[in-house]
Amino acid sequence: MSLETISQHRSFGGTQGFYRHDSAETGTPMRFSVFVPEGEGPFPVLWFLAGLTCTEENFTTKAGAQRVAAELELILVAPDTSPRGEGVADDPAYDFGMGAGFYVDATQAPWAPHFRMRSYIERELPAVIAAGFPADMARQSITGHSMGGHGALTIALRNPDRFRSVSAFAPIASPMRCPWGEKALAGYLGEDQAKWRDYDATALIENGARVADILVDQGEADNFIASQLKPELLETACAAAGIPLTLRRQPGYDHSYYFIASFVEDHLRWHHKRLTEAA
Ligand SMILES: N[C@@H](CCC(=O)N[C@@H](CSC=O)C(=O)NCC(=O)O)C(=O)O
Repeated sequence: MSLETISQHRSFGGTQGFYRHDSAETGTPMRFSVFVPEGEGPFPVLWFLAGLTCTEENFTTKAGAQRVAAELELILVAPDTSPRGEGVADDPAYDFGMGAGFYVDATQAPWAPHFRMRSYIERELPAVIAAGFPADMARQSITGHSMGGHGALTIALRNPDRFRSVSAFAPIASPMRCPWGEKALAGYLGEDQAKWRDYDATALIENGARVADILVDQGEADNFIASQLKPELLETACAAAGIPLTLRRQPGYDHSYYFIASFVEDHLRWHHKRLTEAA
């Protein structure tokens, strides 16, 4: 497994790097970013999964998370949101195809050969991080935004032993019940909705998946809140399951990285507390 360094930048005493490797899961080169704090490590790892249209760069360059990650001695990992390149299927719409992998393993043509973002995030990239960075893989947490906030929820719910904590910024609560998700799940997985439930956070909770607690920030001025995100569906599922959900509705904030940058420190501190408590 060879890891290519695209660029490295000193940041708050640590190193912000951009990397590329050949992914066996997606069959394409994949890029990701890693912030490593100053020092020897090993450091706990916080994963950030980005939303529609994003690459590994959006969170890395816009969220301003490096200062607090340096202080708390956290590694930050931000993967790309889909396979890309010649020969990879795509769609002209922004919410499907490249930049919109939805963190699923596609089963349908023409997506199935490359769109394997679930296995990439759950299995392949963690091994790359463990081999190439001073990461304490026994201490991992996950967060994300919108499509990626939902990805973080589903991956944490399916892997409760891997992640100490999960949070999200303006996540899609239930892709089975919103236009972005209906389109993506039908396209990647086919029309049988029973197969969608493994990729729907509220359905996973209804089916018995559990995490210790969840932090969600949601802007009240977010254009997507009523049509796509529907935080009330997550609220209802968590209440019924007895999962403590801290859902903070933030007045005046929209769906952008200005919103994420405003609350990212809270999320890093929330995860750090859980990553440093005795297991
Ligand atoms: N272009 C689209 C909106 C795309 C958008 O808002 N993408 C968000 C994530 S949305 C959910 O997954 C994003 O993070 N964009 C990148 C950024 O840096 O802001 C439209 O026209 O509606």
